[in-house]
Order: sequence, then C-alpha cells, then structure tokens
Amino acid sequence: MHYKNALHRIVIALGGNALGTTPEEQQEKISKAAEALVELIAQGNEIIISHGNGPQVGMINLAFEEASKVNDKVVPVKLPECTAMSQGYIGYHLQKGIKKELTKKKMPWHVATVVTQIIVDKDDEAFNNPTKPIGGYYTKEEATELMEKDKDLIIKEDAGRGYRKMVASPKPVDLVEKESIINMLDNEFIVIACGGGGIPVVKDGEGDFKGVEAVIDKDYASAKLADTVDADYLFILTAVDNVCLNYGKPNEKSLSDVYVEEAEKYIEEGHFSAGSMLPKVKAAMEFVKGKEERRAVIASLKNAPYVIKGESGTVIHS
Ligand SMILES: Nc1ncnc2c1ncn2[C@@H]1O[C@H](COP(=O)(O)OP(=O)(O)O)[C@@H](O)[C@H]1O
Ligand SMILES: NC(=O)OP(=O)(O)O
Repeated sequence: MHYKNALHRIVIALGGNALGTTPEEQQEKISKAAEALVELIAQGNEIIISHGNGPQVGMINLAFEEASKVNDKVVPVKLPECTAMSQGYIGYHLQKGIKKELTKKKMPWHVATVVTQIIVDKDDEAFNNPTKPIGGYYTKEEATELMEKDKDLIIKEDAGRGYRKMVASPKPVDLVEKESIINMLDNEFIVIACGGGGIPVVKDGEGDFKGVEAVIDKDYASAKLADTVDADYLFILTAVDNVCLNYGKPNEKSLSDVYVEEAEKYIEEGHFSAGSMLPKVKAAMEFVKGKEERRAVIASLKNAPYVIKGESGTVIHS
C-alpha cells in the first residue's frame, strides 16, 4: 500500500505522563509504543504523532532554575524554550523508536520531528488563571513551603494525584509550521508535530512571533493539528482503556460510544477531572463537532492497534 493512499489519516496524541520521568524510562516506554504505532501503519493507515510534555517541560525548567542558583554559567530558561527542548528530547526518542520498528518490519517510511510553534491569543483569560500541571509531584507540606519562599509560584493539587506547579495554558489558535507539516505528509513522512502542545507564541510584527510563558494542553493542540491536516481520526492515547462515568467509584461505568450532546451532559454532571480527562473529552468533541465523517477515540496506548478495528477505546461521535 502506498502511504499516500492510506486507509485513514490518524493524528495520535501520546500522554506526557505515560512517557515516564527519566530518559531511560522514556526511551523504553516509547519503544513499546512504537510497536503499536507502526502496527497502525502496517494496517494501511497514515499517522501523525503529537505528545504531551508536562513532566518533561517542568523538569527542564526546574533544572535550569536550580542550576542557575549555584552556577553562574547557567541561566534560567523560560517555558517556550523549555517546550522547544522537550519537543527535541521526546521527538528524538520517538524518531529512534519508530525507525527501529520500521526497519525491523522492512517498511520504508521516513520519520521526522517538526519543532512547532502554536499561535495563542495574548488576551486569553488562561493567562490570569494557571491550570496546567507541569513537573514532578510535591506533598501538601512541600507545596506550602515552596510557595512561601517564592511568591510567584503556584502549586495546586493535580486531579487527586499530588501537588504540582501550575502554569497558564491558553487555547491553540493556529499552527505556524502547518505548511511544513502538510508538505512532509505529502512526501510520505511520518510526522511528529505539536509536541508538548506546541511552543506558545503570539504575533510580534509582520512575520515574527514571540514566545509566551505558558504550556498549551497537548489534547487541544492535537485536535487543532487533526483539524489542520483534515484527519479522519484523532486518537488520544493515555493510561486508561476507556473514558468512564463515576471514575474510580464502585458504580464506575466504562463508555464505548458517546455523542457530543451526551458528552456535554456528562461534563455538566462533573464526570471528568479538570487536569486530566476533561481536556481530552473536550478536545475530542471539538474535533468531531459538526463533522459526521470524523471520529475521536480516547483509549490506552497499548490498545492502539485494536482501536482502529473498533475493539477498544471510547469513540466520540459528532
Ligand atoms: N472519567 C474518567 N475516566 C477515565 N479516566 C479518568 C477520568 N477522570 C480522570 N481520569 C484519569 O485521567 C487520566 C488521564 O489523564 P492524564 O494522566 O492527565 O493524561 P496523559 O496521558 O495525557 O498524561 C487517567 O489515567 C485517569 O487516571
Ligand atoms: N502539554 C501537555 O498537555 O502535556 P501533558 O499531556 O503531559 O499534560
């Protein structure tokens, strides 16, 4: 099968939390993910990959900040540059893992990462209300102590999993590198783009952009990417097999098919946590709304090859 005549164009969003914390752990988890991703290509699909960077961008940011306190050869580095570094770091492991798997299966595709800037609205209200968790987890006591030392620091609870640094997360408006991405797809590349939600930028004069202190949600960025390349499917792959109602409670119910109207009702009823499942469901709804031919699926990474066969995951329909 010629890659250009693929059965489906699928944008796949990989969860940053599912990539582990150390470089070794990340490469290992990505190598496992690569098997599932390449299997999708073997099934005749064209894939475009995006990924999260919450743990990684927080670690990079903190590393420069802490090192700069003890070594005058190091300076603090702002979030747009940290996201750019995370795109390179995670893209590197993805390229390596996917290429190895392609070679094993004697498949001739090329794989490359596009460092992607995403335009945001400078007046987005998210700049006044930081909600995006980044970096590692703190205890409540550690969080209080750190916020007392640094009055600009905001640390809040992250979906019941512990306390994390929160930064602004404006909505993605447009992709600066969209022509490059489409061109590479036309030339049969497996493209990795919009990593870590993309580097958040605002317009700064004719043809110029300025990075802003924020981290875009990769689920919203992936929905924007999927819309930009007119994908058939958006797969949001995470640690759970399905979206659930009453998640974690004795009456938990796993969902297989959900229509936008139903999803709106479930959101109102508070079934999805703000820092974790809610952006995924909202991004999925955004991608399919008013487009009957599109499907968004929230599923686990390990089940990716079964998702396309309709055997796993929660499918969101328009
Ligand atoms: N209603 C729900 N159904 C399923 N999972 C949920 C729900 N609400 C919260 N979650 C949690 O959301 C997590 C996915 O979000 P997160 O870890 O932030 O994703 P990512 O893989 O993008 O880093 C799941 O692993 C699960 O623990
Ligand atoms: N940028 C972003 O949304 O990363 P996570 O998926 O790791 O939260």
